[in-house]
Amino acid sequence: MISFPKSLIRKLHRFCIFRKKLLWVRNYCNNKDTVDITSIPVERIRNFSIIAHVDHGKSTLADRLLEFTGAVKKGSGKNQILDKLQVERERGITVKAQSVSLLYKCKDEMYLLNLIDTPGHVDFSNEVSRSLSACQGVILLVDANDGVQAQTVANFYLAFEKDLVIIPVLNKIDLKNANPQRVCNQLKNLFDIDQEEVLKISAKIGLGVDNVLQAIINKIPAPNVNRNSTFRALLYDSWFDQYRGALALVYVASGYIEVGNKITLFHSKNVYDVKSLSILRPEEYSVSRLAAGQVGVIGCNMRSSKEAVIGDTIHKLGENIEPLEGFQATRPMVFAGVYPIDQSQQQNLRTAIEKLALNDSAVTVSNDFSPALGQGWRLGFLGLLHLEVFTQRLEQEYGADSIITAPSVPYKILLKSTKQTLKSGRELYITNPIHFPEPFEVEEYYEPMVIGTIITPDEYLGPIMSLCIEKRGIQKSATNIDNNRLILQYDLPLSEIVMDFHDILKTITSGYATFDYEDNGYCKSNLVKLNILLNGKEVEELCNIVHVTKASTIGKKMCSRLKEIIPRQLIQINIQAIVNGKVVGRETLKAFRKDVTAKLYGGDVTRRMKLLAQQAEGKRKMKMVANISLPRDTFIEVLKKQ
Ligand SMILES: Nc1nc2c(ncn2[C@@H]2O[C@H](COP(=O)(O)OP(=O)(O)OP(=O)(O)O)[C@@H](O)[C@H]2O)c(=O)[nH]1
Repeated sequence: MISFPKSLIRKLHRFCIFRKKLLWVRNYCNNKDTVDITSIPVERIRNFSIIAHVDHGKSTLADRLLEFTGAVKKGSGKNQILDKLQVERERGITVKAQSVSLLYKCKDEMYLLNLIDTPGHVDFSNEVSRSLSACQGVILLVDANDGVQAQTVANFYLAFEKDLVIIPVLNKIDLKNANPQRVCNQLKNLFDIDQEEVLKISAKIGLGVDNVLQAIINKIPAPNVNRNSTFRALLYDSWFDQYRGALALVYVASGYIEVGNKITLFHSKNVYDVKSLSILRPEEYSVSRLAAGQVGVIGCNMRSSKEAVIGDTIHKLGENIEPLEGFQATRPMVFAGVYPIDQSQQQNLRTAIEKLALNDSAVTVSNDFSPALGQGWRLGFLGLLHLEVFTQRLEQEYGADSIITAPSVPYKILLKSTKQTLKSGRELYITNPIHFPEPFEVEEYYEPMVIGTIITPDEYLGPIMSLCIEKRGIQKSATNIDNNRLILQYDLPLSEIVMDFHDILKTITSGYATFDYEDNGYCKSNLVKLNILLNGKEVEELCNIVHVTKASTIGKKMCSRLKEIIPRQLIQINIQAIVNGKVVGRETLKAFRKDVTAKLYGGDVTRRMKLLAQQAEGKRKMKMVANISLPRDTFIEVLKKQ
C-alpha cells in the first residue's frame, strides 16, 4: 500500500477547507439580493407544510413545487431535493423537516411561499408538530391507491387541533389501481371533507400541481403579524456550519431584523451581532432583512449548537418582550445505552452526540456507565427507527462508531414507604433495567401505555386481533371507514410495540395495515427483571424488564437468539435466562474445536497429548475471565425477533 507523508495529508486537508470556504463566499456573493424578498408584503406570504402518511409522496410533491416555482430547473434529474441527509437518501424516508422559500408569480403579483416538508414516520411526529407552529395551513396528501392510513389520521388531527387550514390532495392518480372516489369517501367519513374540496394530482408527472399552488394562495391565510412592532422570532431548527458556527432557522413572528443588529435569546440571555441573514431556496440566499411572516436563517457566530436552543425566542437587545410559545417537551419512548467501541474514542463520540442531540431536540442525553463497555451515555428516543437513524447519523455525519445496548421503555415504580423513601420520594422512573429495584423494595409497578391506531382491510381483522391480544392489547373501538376498511383502536403497553410490532403487523397483513400510536400515560403492571448470564456471569447490558406472564417465553427466546448471534468461540458458552433467581431458559453454544494436532504427521502419541493439554489449559484461562466476544449489534438484535 502507498503511504503519504503526514505533512502532505495535512496540506491537502487545509487546501480542501480553503476551497470550501472560497466556494461558500462565491455562492454568498452570487446570491446577494437579486430579488428584494423583503418588499413582498405580508398579505402575499403563505406558510404551509405538507403532511401525509409515509411514502404518500410529500417529498415528490415538494420537488414539483420547487420546479414549478423555478427554485430548481425542470428535468434537473434530482429527486427528493429536500431530503438532504445521507440517511434520508439511503432509507428513502424523510427524518428531518426541511424548509424552503419559493417565489411564485400569480396574476402579476409575486408571492412568497414558505414550504416545510415533514417526515411521515410516527417516530418523527415531533418534527411535524414543530413545523406546524410556523404555518397557517397544510396540504394533507393522501395516496389515491392506499387511501387514508394511520399517520394520515394522526397528522390530520395535529393540524386540526392547531386550527390550520387543511387542503386535501389525492396523489398518485396516475397509478392504474388508483381509486380517487373510494379515498374521497374515506375523507368524508373520517374528517367530514367534501369531495369538491379534494384536489387530484400526480406529483410524479406533475399533473395538477398548478392547482395546488392556486389553492395555497387562495385558501391559506397570510400570517397575522405586525412588521412595525418589536422583533420576535421563534427558533425552530438549528444546524452547525463549520465556518459560521450554529445557524438558527427562525419564524419571524413580529417586527424585523437586519444585518448588524444586536440580538439576544430570551431564555439563554446570550448576546450576538447578526452577521448574515438568508432564506432557503433551497440553497441559502442572502437577504439584508428578515421581516414578520418570513422564515429565514440567522447567522450570528454562535460558537456551538448548544447556544441555539430550539423553542427559544430571539429578540433585539434592550427590548422588553413576551416570549413566544415554545414547544412542548417530547417524552422519549425508548432508552438505550450508547458506548464507544473502545474508550479512546470516547471524546469523539461525546462531541458527536452533543452536536447531533442539539440538532435533534427530541433526543435526551444522560451519562451512563457499564462495567463491560465503560463510560457511555443513556439516550432517550421517540422510537426504534429514531434510535437507528440517530446512530446511523452519528456514524455517517460524525464518523463516530458506537455500541448500542438493549433498548428499554421508561417504567415507573412506587417504592415501599421506608425512612429513606420518605426523604428521597417513593416514585422512581427506570430507564435502564440495571437500576431495577429488588422486588421486596417495591409497592407497585407501572408501565407506559399507548393508544394504537390500526387501519386495515377487513380480511386481516382476525390475525390483527390475535396479534394485539398476544401483545396484551385491549380493544377500544373498531369502525368501518368504507366498505372494506376498518380503523381499530387498542390500548397497548409501549414495551410490546416498540421493538417489532410494526414489522409483524406488516407481515401478517401483506403490508396493507398501517399503525400509529400516541402516548397514553402509565398503567399498573406486574414486572420482573430478566437477567442473562453467559458462563455464569451476568451481562448487565442484556438484562431486560418484562411482564411476568412473558418472562419465561422471552427468556427462552433470548437464549436461543443469543445462540444464533454469538459466534462460536474456543470455549463452550452456557447461556442462561434468570428471573428472581430461577432459570427460565438455557442454551449451550459448543466450543469450536481448533485442531491443534493438524500439523502433526504420525510421530509419538505423547507429543499429540501434550498439544491437547496445552489447548485445554488455554481454554480454562479464557473461561476464567469469561472472555466472550459479542458482536456489536447483539444487544438490539437479541430483543428484536422475540
Ligand atoms: N406513480 C406515482 N408515484 C409517486 C407519485 N408521487 C410519489 N410517488 C412515489 O412514491 C414513493 C414515495 O415518495 P416520497 O415523495 O418519498 O414520499 P414521502 O411521503 O416523502 O415519504 P416519507 O418522507 O418517507 O414519509 C417514491 O417512490 C415516489 O417516486 C405519483 O404521483 N405517482
